[in-house]
Amino acid sequence: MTFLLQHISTRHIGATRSSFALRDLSLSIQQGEQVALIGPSGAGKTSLLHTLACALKPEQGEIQLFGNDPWRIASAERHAMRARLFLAPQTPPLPPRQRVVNAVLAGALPQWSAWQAIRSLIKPLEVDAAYQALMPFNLQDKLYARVDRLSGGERQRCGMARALVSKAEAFLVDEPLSALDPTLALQTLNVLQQEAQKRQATLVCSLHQVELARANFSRVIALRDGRIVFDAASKDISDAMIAALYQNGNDDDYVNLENEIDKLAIIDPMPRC
Ligand SMILES: Nc1ncnc2c1ncn2[C@@H]1O[C@H](COP(=O)(O)OP(=O)(O)OP(=O)(O)O)[C@@H](O)[C@H]1O
Repeated sequence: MTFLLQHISTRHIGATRSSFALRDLSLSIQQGEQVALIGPSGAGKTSLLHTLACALKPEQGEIQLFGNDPWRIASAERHAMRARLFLAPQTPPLPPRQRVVNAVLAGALPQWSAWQAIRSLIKPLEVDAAYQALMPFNLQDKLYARVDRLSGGERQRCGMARALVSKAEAFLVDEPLSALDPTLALQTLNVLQQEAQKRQATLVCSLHQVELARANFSRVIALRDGRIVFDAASKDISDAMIAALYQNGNDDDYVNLENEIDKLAIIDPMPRC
C-alpha cells in the first residue's frame, strides 16, 4: 500500500485555529492506482496532495507512505521518501530565464548529487532524456527555448515533462490541465496516465474538468470543505452527485449536502465522517 491516511486533519501555517484545510479524512491508495480528486475551489484538493507529498504536516491523525509515517522518521529519511514522490504544483515553479532543457531536468534532481546538479546548470546533463520527455507533449522543438517565452499551456506541459525524467513512484499532480485546450488536456492526461501505468506508479490528480475525471479515472474522490464527500468508482457516480458536490453553499449547508449524497446509492470504500 502506498498511501494510508486515517482521521487526518490539516491546517496551514497562519490559518486560524478552526480553519482546517482537511478534516478527519481517511483514505487508502494502493501502489499503481490512478485516482482523480475533484471538488469546488477551496475543497482541500491541493492540501491533500501536499499532505500526501509530506509537504504539509497533519495536525491530527495517522499517515503512512510506503509503510512508514513520514513525520515519525528522521528528516533525512523523510527527504529520501520525498524523492520517491513527484509533486506537480498548480503553477509549475519554472524560473523564467531558464532554458526548457534545464527546467525539465529539474525533475531528475532528487536522483542527482549536488555536484551533478550544479554541472547540469552550466552544461545540461541528460539532454536526450529531456528531449524524450518533451516529445509526448509535442514540445521537443522548445528544448532550448527560454521558459518565459513559452505560452501558459506550454509551460504547464513543460512542468509535466519533469515527471517523465523523474524516477518517482507516485505522481501527485495538481490541476495539470488548467491552461490547456480540450484536445491538449486529454493528450496531456493520457501521457501522464500511460507513464504512471508503464512504471506502476501511483497517480493522484486533482481536476476541475469533472467529465475528464469521470471518463479517464476508475476511482474519483470528491472533497468539499476538507472532507471526503464520496470516494467511488466512476461508474457509480451520477450527475446528481456531481451537482450536489458543486452546489453553492457554505459550511452550514454541508450537512444538507451530505444527506443529499447519502440518499444516493454509492459505493464508499472508506468510512466517511
Ligand atoms: N497557505 C495557506 N494558508 C492558509 N490557508 C490556506 C493556505 N492554502 C490553502 N488554504 C486554505 O485551505 C483550504 C483548502 O485549500 P486548497 O488550496 O487545498 O483547496 P483546493 O481544493 O485545492 O482549491 P482550488 O481548486 O481553488 O485550487 C481553503 O480554505 C484555503 O483557503
